[in-house]
Amino acid sequence: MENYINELNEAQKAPVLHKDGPLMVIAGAGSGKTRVLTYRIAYLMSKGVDAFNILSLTFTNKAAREMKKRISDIVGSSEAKNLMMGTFHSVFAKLLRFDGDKLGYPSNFTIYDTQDSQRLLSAIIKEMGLDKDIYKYKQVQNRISSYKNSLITVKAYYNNPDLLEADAMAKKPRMGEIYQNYVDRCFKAGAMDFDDLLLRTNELLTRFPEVLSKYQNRFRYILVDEYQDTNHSQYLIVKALSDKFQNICVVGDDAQSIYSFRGANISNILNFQKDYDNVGMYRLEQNYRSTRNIVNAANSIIANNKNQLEKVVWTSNEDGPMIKVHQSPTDAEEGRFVAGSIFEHKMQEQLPNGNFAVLYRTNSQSRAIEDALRKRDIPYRIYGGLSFYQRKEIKDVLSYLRLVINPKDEEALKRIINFPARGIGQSTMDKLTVAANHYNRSIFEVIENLDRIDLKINSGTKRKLGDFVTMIKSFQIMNESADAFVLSEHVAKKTGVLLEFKKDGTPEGIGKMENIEELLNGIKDFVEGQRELADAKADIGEFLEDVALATDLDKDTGDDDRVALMTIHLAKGLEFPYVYVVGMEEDLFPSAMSMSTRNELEEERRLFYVALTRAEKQAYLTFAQTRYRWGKLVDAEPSRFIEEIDEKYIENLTPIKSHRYTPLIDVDIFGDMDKSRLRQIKPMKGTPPSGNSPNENQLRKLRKLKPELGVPVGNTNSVDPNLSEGSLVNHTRFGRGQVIKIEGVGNDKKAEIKFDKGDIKKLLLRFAKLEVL
Ligand SMILES: Nc1ncnc2c1ncn2[C@@H]1O[C@H](COP(=O)(O)OP(=O)(O)OP(=O)(O)O)[C@@H](O)[C@H]1O
Ligand SMILES: [Mg+2]
Repeated sequence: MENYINELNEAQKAPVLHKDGPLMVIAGAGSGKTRVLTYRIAYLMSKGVDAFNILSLTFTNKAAREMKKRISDIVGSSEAKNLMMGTFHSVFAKLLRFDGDKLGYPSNFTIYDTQDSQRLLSAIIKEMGLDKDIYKYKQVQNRISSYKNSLITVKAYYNNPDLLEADAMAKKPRMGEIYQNYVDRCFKAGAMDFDDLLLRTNELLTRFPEVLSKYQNRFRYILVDEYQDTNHSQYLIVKALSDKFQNICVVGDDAQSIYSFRGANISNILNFQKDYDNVGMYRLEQNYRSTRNIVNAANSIIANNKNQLEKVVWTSNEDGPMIKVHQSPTDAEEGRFVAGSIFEHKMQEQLPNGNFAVLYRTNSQSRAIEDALRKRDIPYRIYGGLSFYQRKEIKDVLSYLRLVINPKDEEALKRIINFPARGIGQSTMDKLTVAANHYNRSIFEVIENLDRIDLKINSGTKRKLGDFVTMIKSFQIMNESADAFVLSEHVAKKTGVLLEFKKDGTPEGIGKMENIEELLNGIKDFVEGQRELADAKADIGEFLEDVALATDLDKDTGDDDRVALMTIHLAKGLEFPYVYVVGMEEDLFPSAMSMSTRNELEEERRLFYVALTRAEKQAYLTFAQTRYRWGKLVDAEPSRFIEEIDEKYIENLTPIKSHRYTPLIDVDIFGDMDKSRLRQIKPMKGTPPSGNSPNENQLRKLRKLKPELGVPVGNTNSVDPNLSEGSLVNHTRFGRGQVIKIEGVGNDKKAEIKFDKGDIKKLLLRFAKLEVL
């Protein structure tokens, strides 16, 4: 078992074997920080530390699962099972289920996701009669979120003249009231939003010393990954919990701090040595993830930032190919280039889709990439954006289930009380809401007591409301004995939600029905998973918690092989052999919204550093000369970040001679092609956009005239027509060979060739550089 220690280099061993007490590992990307954390946990356990006494906080639940799996391999799964590992939110949600009652929350509290919070705020703004163009609910939500993450309660808000003045200046003098109403309504609904999970944990630990002491004694060893991105609220929790034993191990990289817009505070890293005594400080310098060209290019970028800790990152990996830069006339062409390039790599090197990731600055960029991948039949998965669980039909079913668990859940109730339609209109809902606010009760409770209040609701509607309550109660009774799957299936049918979409009959409706089936499948999996762990009934409440806190990466079961599409923010900590960073354009990346101060620009640069360092073997940077943004075609300039990379590590793929026809010819990216057609150019700032390359309209015309030109393919190979089974050929890289088989047509025509050197390879003819002998 001790062997696993030898899977570490000397610099990594030191923090893994560090004795008790605080320690911090600050190191660049890919140097093994996460590995150190994982192995340290295994090491602690092998030295007799009880898994129950270890708490590990990660950036995604997926990362936690992977770490747990590795630890299981080392120390055995029965022990590893008892480790508390997960994101801050998921770990502290569990803790609040136990002790939240001290703050007045039911143990079955609902977790409001961002959408729920925004809907509630929007309702409050409306009820208060405020101008929704001034009090924009998304902005209001952001502000409240940042207050909470800085531990500014409503009371603290009113005591802070700066905040009051800032909101008054921003013509939002009633922010405080909105904040108060929002907090009250969440509380009354037995709900916590994401920020509450941290804020209330802090409150619990400060107000109840016995609770603090309980968890201090339980979590004797605390380990935090991606420490550079913890916010103030998270920082305080970690500080409080580790205060007694001081066995705190944090790992991070200031150069990868990319969440300051959500309150992440890099000073948490910088102050660590002040916060604890006798801090063990460790540095890792060797990168194991990426080729030398990638590591060096990344170093050359981050060197442009002024505010950073001194750090060395080197690798003994091979040089690898250059960072490839590609320019397209339009975003659609950029998508086609990326899809084409992935296709070629897959064909030539027989790689699975999971080896590829396309990273972008904003979610909306995914569309062009998706279109192109679909045309090539390359399966992909988008992470982020509107998640599965936020789709309307899924949220409808989940809302019924949420009500079963917590009938006070106002957002759930409002969603489905009249879906499917049962004649309970908006005016009835308005009356119920007013009454609920007046009596300080939930809407559900008001409905339960309709007979006792005079609400001017006619008897027909009263009966319908009564039926609704009876239905939910019948589900609650069923929930006492049935497992989560049986209950959910019953709910989906009995409420009429499934039927509603079935009746609809449109492809859209059918799609929604299928999504609900998919949800039920998911619940079934969950039930079976729970059964393997314990005999206990798989509880729907637990499933709902998983769903509410699932980061998008968590749904990735790894079962199916797909290209990953995600924002750079989400890609933190991950690695892929091939990475395409798309939309490398000024105003997009760096984002136009983040260029007004040096700090903002430096954060964008760190984001770029994160993007590039996800790549193991090969990185592509692509940009378009024109792009559709907000429905308009705009000209774009190459990102300054491309220029910042040391030229030595860059190869420009944009062929100069055929500039005019760039969109029609994909450049060979395997170097088989005649190099004289390429010129190493560094993209110039201010290159006149699409100067002599065709715009979308011209392209469309061209395609009409000559349809085969419009297909985004590589160079049509001139030898192709002469090739037949038995032909003798010469390949620039593989040498002489004989064609044994030809299959496919058009762009997909492939030849199986037995080369004299002994290999048999299947090559895509339009890319293969073959000479017929
Ligand atoms: N000593 C080692 N020997 C072999 N492979 C290693 C070693 N250390 C780390 N690796 C591998 O290098 C890769 C990067 O490691 P890891 O993800 O732990 O780095 P990191 O510092 O956490 O990166 P990031 O900053 O991106 O989060 C992983 O694939 C890991 O398994
Ligand atoms: Mg890591």
